[in-house]
Amino acid sequence: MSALVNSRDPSYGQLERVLTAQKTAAQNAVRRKGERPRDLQPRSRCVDEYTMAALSNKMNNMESGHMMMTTVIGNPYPPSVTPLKDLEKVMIKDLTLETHHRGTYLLLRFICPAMRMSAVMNVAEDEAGTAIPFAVYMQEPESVRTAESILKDKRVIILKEPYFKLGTNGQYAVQVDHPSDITWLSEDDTRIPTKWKASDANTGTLWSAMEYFEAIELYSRAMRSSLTAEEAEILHNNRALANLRIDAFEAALNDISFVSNREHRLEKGLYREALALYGLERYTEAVEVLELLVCKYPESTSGKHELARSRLRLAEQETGSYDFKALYKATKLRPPRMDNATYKGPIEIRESKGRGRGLFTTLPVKAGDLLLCEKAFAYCFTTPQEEKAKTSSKTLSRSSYLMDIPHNRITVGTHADLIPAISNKLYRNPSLAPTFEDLFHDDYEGAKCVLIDGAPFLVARTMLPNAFGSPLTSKHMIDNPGSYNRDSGIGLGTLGIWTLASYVNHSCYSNCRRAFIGDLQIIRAARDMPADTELTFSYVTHQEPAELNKILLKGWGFQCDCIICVDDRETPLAQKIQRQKLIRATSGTSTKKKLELIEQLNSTYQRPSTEVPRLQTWDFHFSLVEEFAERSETNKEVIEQVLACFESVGFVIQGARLSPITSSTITIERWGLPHDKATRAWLTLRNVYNLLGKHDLADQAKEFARMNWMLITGEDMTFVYDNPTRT
Ligand SMILES: C[S@@+](CC[C@H](N)C(=O)[O-])C[C@H]1O[C@@H](n2cnc3c(N)ncnc32)[C@H](O)[C@@H]1O
Repeated sequence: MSALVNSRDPSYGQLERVLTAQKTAAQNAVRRKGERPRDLQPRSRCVDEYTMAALSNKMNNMESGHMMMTTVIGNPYPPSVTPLKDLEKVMIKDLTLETHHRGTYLLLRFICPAMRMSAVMNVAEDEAGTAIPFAVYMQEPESVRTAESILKDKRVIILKEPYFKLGTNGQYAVQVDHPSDITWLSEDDTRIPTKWKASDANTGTLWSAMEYFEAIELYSRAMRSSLTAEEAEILHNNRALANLRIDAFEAALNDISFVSNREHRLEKGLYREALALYGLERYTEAVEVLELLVCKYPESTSGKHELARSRLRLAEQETGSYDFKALYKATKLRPPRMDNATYKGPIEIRESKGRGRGLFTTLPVKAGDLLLCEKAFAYCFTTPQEEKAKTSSKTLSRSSYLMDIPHNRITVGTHADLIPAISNKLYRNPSLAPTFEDLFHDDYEGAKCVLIDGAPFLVARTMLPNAFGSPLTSKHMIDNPGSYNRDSGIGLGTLGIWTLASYVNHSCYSNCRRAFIGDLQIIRAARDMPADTELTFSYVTHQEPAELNKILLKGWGFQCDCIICVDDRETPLAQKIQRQKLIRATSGTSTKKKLELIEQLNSTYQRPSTEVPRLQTWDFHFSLVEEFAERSETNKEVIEQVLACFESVGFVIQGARLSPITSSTITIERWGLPHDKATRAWLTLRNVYNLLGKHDLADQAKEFARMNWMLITGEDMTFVYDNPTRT
């Protein structure tokens, strides 16, 4: 799942210093809590300092070509839920430090060009002309909405129950962690003092400039004038389109329902209603609306196109059949968000003893069966290394780190973008809130507040244990191993939330496997399983059990109790040291010596590998497979070593050996751990059988190879079996 930063990360030292500075600042701030500062800067000085900071931010980014985004989460607090009419206006000079000013509000106007750091920033003034730095978190990335369009110069807002903060650099600022605490005043709002009224509002160009947020505001303003029913319908349909463009699907549906009877809606209304339903993944309803549209307006080509698209989604949802060729093609999109539906196979959420809830099979399943193909609920993509290298040097690269002060941990990835992405999605589509809110959130009770307003802190708390890191595609990771490096975090910056996959609990001895194609997560059974089996996969890629458990404890608050971890805890330290020594000794030695070393290595394990898989020994057996395969007279040894690979990870395979009696069927009596290199191992076996004329066995080995490829990439369309040079 998402990656914690470890001491091998090249930025670790710098990040630790930032985390320490943040912690010290938080402690200093606590000491001054409740104090009303007497040294607020004069307006002009405040503006000058902000302008200098904005310039230096820009210069730093330009010089290094790299932007390091750090998002800090402190102790969560709930958003303001008091109606504005019950709040009393205060001025900036009345604010006290580190205080949530419950029961009050500020009327503010921005007075500089906005800038984006971890937050969107500006300087705000009140009616008395007192100015203060202002920061709002949880906003869309710059590519979706510019800082300037959020905290636009001269824009007026009401900030409910403001939070006045002492920053890391000792500067005072008003900080907004819940965007819903802000009431954005449109230019004709009567609450704007006359002296702040803008005189040069230009409304004509906004729509063509695709400023959807402002277009929505303009349409809303126009709706307040007296209109005929026909004009009002047109305005509502137009605002629905602007809402669709910012993914506010529920607001779009509200606009469309201005004409309450669907039968009476205009073509545009029906079309936009269907798009909104599609955006909410309500494909059955989208199909219903589009069937009505094409019946009422048979000449509508876009209606017919959308109907076909929605029917495809419905089929995916119901049958789990996907066009993988089209999926790979779509991964060229940036971000690679797939236009596909989620398929939920024979699985359901149930209680899992000692682990909260988990995902269970409802029917017997076979190895390779598709259990879930889930579209991301939220997804933030990081460009793969080799693509970054190709882009112009003028483009800023970006690393995002999340500093979790209460838990004293740093996480790498696109959290800085994922938190606002989730927050905004929920804010704009509240009906989706329960899906996210129900996810695991530990002892953190505040998650319920998500329902009120998509509160970001609460989102961050729920997001952290549930976010998955993902490659562009799992196949891309196999084909470009250099682009993904767990130690440096390279290539692992893409993060997403998959709300069903999130219910899968961890086990090192996993029974299913996840793969990714863009923002689709594909989970397949890694063994035959009866109904009512709990699905598990590993949250962390291969590590020594002790190291892995440290990560699990820090990131997810539990220790794994699978047989691999239990066995490791029971193994005496001296034996583990001996094991490591032997593992190191095996590289670069002769075949004969390797065989001896492997025998010694195996004697350091207390339980048989069929009971406790030995991931560390796979590679040594596999290196022998390759050495023997080069000498074609050693077919028997190749078969033995391939089988030793599988046995080392827990498989019990019958009928694969050629003596004493040659069988015609390979049976997997017990499934072990899925392994990335297992495809190649099965194909090596297939080649040997073919050389020996055992074509029945060869076909079966090829079939197991296909199955493994499907597990690790999610599909078998790209399975290549003629020249098994790859995994
Ligand atoms: C992503 S959630 C998994 C779903 C979660 N069990 C639920 O009830 O929603 C991760 C959390 O599940 C629990 N968990 C997962 N695997 C576990 C395991 N093997 N043993 C104990 N707890 C586990 C931990 O509390 C962990 O922080």
